[in-house]
Amino acid sequence: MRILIVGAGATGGYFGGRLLQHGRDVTFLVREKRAAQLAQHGLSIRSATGDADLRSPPTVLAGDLRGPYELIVLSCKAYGLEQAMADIAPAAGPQTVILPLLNGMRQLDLLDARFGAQHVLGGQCVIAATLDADGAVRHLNTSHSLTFGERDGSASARMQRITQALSDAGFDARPSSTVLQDMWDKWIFLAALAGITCLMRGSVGEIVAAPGGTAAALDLLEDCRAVAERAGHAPSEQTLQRARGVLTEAGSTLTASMLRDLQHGHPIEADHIVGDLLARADRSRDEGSLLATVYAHLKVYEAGRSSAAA
Ligand SMILES: NC(=O)C1=CN([C@@H]2O[C@H](COP(=O)(O)OP(=O)(O)OC[C@H]3O[C@@H](n4cnc5c(N)ncnc54)[C@H](OP(=O)(O)O)[C@@H]3O)[C@@H](O)[C@H]2O)C=CC1
Ligand SMILES: CC(C)(CO)C(=O)C(=O)O
Repeated sequence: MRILIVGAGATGGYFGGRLLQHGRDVTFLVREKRAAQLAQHGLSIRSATGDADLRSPPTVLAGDLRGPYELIVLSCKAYGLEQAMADIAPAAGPQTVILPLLNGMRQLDLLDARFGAQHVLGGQCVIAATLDADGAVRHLNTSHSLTFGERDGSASARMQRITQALSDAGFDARPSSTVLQDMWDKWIFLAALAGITCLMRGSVGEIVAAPGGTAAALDLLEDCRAVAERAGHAPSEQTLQRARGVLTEAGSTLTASMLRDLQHGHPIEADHIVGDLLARADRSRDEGSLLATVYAHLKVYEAGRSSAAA
C-alpha cells in the first residue's frame, strides 16, 4: 500500500518511521527545513520499545507531490490543517483514504468538507513523543497505539487492507468499530490533561501533590465529560474511571504534549482541543467553569506569543 505521512514530527515521525523500519511503502510530506534535516541525519527514533535509525527516509515537498496515494496519514497540528489539506490535494485520488491522527474532533468536519466524508476515516494515536533539537523522535513512554476505523463502524474491504498495512510494524495497530466514541473518549481525557497540566505548569504527580490539585483535575474532567454527554458521546463508566485514575495518580510524570509546546514557547492547539469543546458546551452552565478558565488561560498565552512576535 502506498502511504503518505503528512509531517515527520513527533507522531508522524514515530509511526511513519516504524512503518518504514518494517518495510512498508512510506513517503513523508515535509517542508524544506525538515527535508534537509532528514536528508542529512536520517530519521532516528529513540524509544524504550527499541531505537531505529533510518537513513534517507523517502520525502517529498508539496510542489513535487504526485498521487494518488492509497492512504494519507495526517499528523500535523490543528493550526497547520488548512495548509496541509491544500498541500495533499494532488495526492488524493478516487480511492484515497485519509486517516487523521490529530487530537480533537473538528478535523473530521474540515476534511469531510474538503475531500468528502467517504474519504475520511476516524483515527487517533496514544503516545507521548517529541522532537529533539537535532530532529530525532523521542518516545517518552511505552504507549504507542494507533486506532483507526470507519466512522459507521463497518468492517469494509479497505479497512482490511489498511489493517494489514499498519499491523506488525512495531506499534499497536488497533482497528476499531467504535472509532468516533474512541476519539471522544480521548478528546475529553486529553482536554482535561492538557488543560490542567498547562494551567498548573506541572505533571499529574506534581498537581495531585498540591493542595486542591486532585479536586481541580477531577472538576475539569467532569466539565469535559458533561460536554461529551451533551453531544451524545458520554464515556462509559469504565472509561471515566480509567481517566480519573490516570489524572490523579500519585507520583505520575505524565504531562500533555500541549504543555511541552507551551514550555518551549511554541504554538498550541487551544481552539481545537479546548475552545471547540467549550463551543459544544451548554454556554449558560459553562460560563465561569474551570474549562472556561483553562481556555482563557491558553488564549492569554497565545496573545502573549503574538505580541512578542509583532
Ligand atoms: N506529540 C504527542 O505526544 C502527541 C500528539 N498528538 C496529536 O497529534 C497531532 C500532531 O502532533 P505532533 O506530532 O506532536 O506535532 P509536531 O509539531 O511534532 O509535528 C507536526 C509536523 O507536521 C509538519 N507539517 C505541518 N503541516 C505540514 C505541511 N503542510 N506539509 C508538511 N509538513 C507539515 C510540521 O512540519 P514543520 O516542522 O515544517 O512545521 C511538523 O513536523 C496533534 O494534533 C497532537 O495534538 C496526539 C498524541 C500524542
Ligand atoms: C494524552 C496524550 C499524552 C496521549 O497520546 C496526548 O495525546 C498528548 O499529550 O497530546
